[in-house]
Amino acid sequence: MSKKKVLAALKSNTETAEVIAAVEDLTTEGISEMVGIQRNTTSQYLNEFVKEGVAIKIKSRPALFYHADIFRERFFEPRHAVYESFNQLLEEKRRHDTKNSQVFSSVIGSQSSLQMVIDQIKTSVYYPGNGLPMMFHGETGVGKSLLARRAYDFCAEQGLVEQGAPFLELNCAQYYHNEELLSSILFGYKKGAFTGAEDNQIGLLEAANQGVLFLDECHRLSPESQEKLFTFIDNQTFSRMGDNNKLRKSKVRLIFATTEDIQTNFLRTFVRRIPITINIPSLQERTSQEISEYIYTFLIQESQKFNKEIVVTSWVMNRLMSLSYRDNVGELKNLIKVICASAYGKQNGSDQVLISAESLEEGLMSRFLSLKEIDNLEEADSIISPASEISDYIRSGTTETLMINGIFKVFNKLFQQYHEDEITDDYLVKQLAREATTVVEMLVYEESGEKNTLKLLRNTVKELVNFLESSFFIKMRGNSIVALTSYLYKRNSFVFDIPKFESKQLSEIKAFISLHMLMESKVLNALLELVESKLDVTLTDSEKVLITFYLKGLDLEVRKPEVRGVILAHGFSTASSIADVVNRFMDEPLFDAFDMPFNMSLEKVKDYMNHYISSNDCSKGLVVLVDMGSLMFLADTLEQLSGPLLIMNNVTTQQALFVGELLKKKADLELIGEKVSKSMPFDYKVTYPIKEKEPMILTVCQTGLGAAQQLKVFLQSSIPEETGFIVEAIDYHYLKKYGQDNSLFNLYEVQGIVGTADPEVENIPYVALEELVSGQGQEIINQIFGIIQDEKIRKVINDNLVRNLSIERLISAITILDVKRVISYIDDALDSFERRAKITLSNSKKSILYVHIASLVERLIRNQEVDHYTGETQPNDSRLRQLAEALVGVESAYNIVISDYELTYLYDIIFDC
Ligand SMILES: Nc1ncnc2c1ncn2[C@@H]1O[C@H](COP(=O)(O)OP(=O)(O)OP(=O)(O)O)[C@@H](O)[C@H]1O
Repeated sequence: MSKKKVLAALKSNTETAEVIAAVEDLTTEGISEMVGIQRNTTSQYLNEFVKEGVAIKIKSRPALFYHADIFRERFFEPRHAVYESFNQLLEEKRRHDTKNSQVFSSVIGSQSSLQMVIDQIKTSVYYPGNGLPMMFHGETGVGKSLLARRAYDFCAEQGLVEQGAPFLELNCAQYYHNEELLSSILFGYKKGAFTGAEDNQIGLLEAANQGVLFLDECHRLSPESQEKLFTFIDNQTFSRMGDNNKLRKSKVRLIFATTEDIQTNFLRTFVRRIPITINIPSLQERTSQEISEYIYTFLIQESQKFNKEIVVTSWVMNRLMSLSYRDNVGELKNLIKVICASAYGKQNGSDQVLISAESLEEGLMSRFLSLKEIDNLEEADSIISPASEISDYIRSGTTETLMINGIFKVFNKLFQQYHEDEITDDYLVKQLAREATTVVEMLVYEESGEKNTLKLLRNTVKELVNFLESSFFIKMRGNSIVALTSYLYKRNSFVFDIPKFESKQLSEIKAFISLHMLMESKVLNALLELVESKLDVTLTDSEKVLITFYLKGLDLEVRKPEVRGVILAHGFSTASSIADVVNRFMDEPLFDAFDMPFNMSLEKVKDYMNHYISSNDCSKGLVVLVDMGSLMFLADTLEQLSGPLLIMNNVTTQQALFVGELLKKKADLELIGEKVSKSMPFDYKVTYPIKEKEPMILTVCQTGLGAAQQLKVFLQSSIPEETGFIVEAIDYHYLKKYGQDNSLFNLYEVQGIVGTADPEVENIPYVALEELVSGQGQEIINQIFGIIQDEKIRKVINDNLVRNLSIERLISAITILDVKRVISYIDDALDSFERRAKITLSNSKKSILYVHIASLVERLIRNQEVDHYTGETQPNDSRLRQLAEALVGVESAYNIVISDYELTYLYDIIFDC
């Protein structure tokens, strides 16, 4: 009882402590007095709490105690349970606070387009040991040098290098024509190493010891210098020129920068040593908000220089915003300097510097005039004074940002309640799904004016969603497409800042999702994969959480193949309202609705229904209730029908309720028609599919739908149209789980599955993609295209496949990897294996291995490891070891670990087990 009192006091005192400070309330004395329990007993309890992890202790004099959870919540995550001094705790706090460091805040774009860049920098410098060498890649003037300097400042601020540690910079291009000089500057030299080397001289590598060395334009490094540098990266040793026998050591963090293509301008061995390439976007890729931030920042700097107000007319400002800057930020900055300097020179005596069309130099004027049509961004002149701040010009904290921040807070709160068992998982899912739906849909309504890019984006998303609906057998509400599009558009235009979950919490939420919302997360991953490949949008993990809950709110629901109902009626929402009433009343989603505009043509209605049938499983039957007799024509025109169809006209709510009731009872369609028309005056018609099922090949890919879709394109272009074969891509995991239990198998005669992994569908032959390029093609073609009688056509298919499926094309179809790069690593690995195992692999075997290893690398990068082995062989140990050794290069190049399962799998391929 008294222990509880001490705990309660500790908790409330930690809650009320204003800041982390040595206050009486947190000492044994203070707490003992507060709860009226002897000092000794209080001290004993407090120390027990520390052992149990409930409290943290600071061994100051007197000792202080905090309630651990409250401390964590209010201040930061403490790394220890006991601190030797108050200073130790404060030091940790300082480090924590500076994690959200100010160093990058002056870098424009740090909260938007450079956010990822800055995250990457932080990740590299924090890497245990001495950080990871990083390579900035980007056009001239994008800010590489600035970021290198900031990376150093960050290291110093975070205590990763000492205050005052060296930051040295070398522009390798300056010494391009004098390799020897460059090398001597970098590594130093020994007296007499070359003519003119009169003394021993240390190089930059030594001079930068304990600090940072930034090598700009590093593509100008000679191959020898690159070799010396990669030895240095490997073991921190190097030797001065002319002093090769003496190895020297230095501890330097290396930052490289280049404007050139990394794969083609460096030794491969060198590039491998630099695991982090940081791509810095060009000015053209930044948002207009960011560009205006640059402009105003540079104008403020100029105004401070002259100590005068600068007035920029809207005509000039709009053009500054719209010009294209080949040399990026650097050019923009210079241009502003030049414009200001020239205006200042002309108007020296006045209080203000006016920048207008008249004040521009002639050369500039023609550049400005070349922009004839531009959107009017600014309407009024801008006045910039030395005391101006960027926030005077740039809005921040948009409504969208506030909304998004709000929902992240709700997530945090509800998950905390969940962990404390205050709410159930069901309640959590429901609440968060509702919140996520509200926020994502609110973003739509915030949209003003329809932009073309948005329209385009929406069409693409719509296409992707249609594709997903038929691949996963789900249904997404129409407005979800609008909402998702708007979200993707706005997040990519940096309309709102996207908060992030803290990493521990993120992994907890992800674990929760994989347990409770697997379906939604699968659909989202598939959608994103397609979105990424088509639209170049990449969501953060935290956003994925938000959108997964949004999808949950949509109630995607996998529909079992039951008889389905559709209501077709003219009017803004007639069909939807009837369907809504019936579905609610029957407590089951029996009817889908299609609200048709009054002027909709019969042809369009037919298209809609055909699409509906192809994306929903209607094999058990379909009931269509229409509002006009003329629509009864549908009965004879729906092409893809796979089950019986009942059409009734003059739909009313009452009729739909009656039909719904019978559907619920699983009544036969003929019976439904008969019964309903007996008691109500409606026409009805039942038809049955007459079409023969067309043959189909399915494509699958373990790494995702995008790859399967690519494969589909390849196959489709290899199969002559007259064969009537249809190729369809389908989600691998879905197929593996549901097998033949989906509508494609009802609608088509599936002849075979081609892909990168066998989904094991009973009675359907599977062909591994690698086999198609292995030279044993004809045999396989005969197997899956057996129904084609004409041998010549089968041969054409084989020839087409051989022509279309080159290894490069295959790899680029099934992976995101850089094809040339992955092939060269695989080349090395196979060579090395042949040498070690003293065997020669046949060409066909090699082609199988190229494709297999490439998709293996991709799977591992995406963390989709195969974790069980179903083969029966016991591989020869030494060969397996040789194989593992041969693959080390691939592992280190892609930072992956190839498991024993995967190795055994490869072994089976090599030795035909
Ligand atoms: N994000 C930014 N915020 C503020 N200033 C920037 C930013 N990016 C670049 N600048 C400024 O633009 C100018 C050019 O940047 P910087 O020299 O870093 O580019 P760079 O990529 O190293 O160019 P180069 O390839 O020519 O060496 C510098 O004056 C820099 O301070």
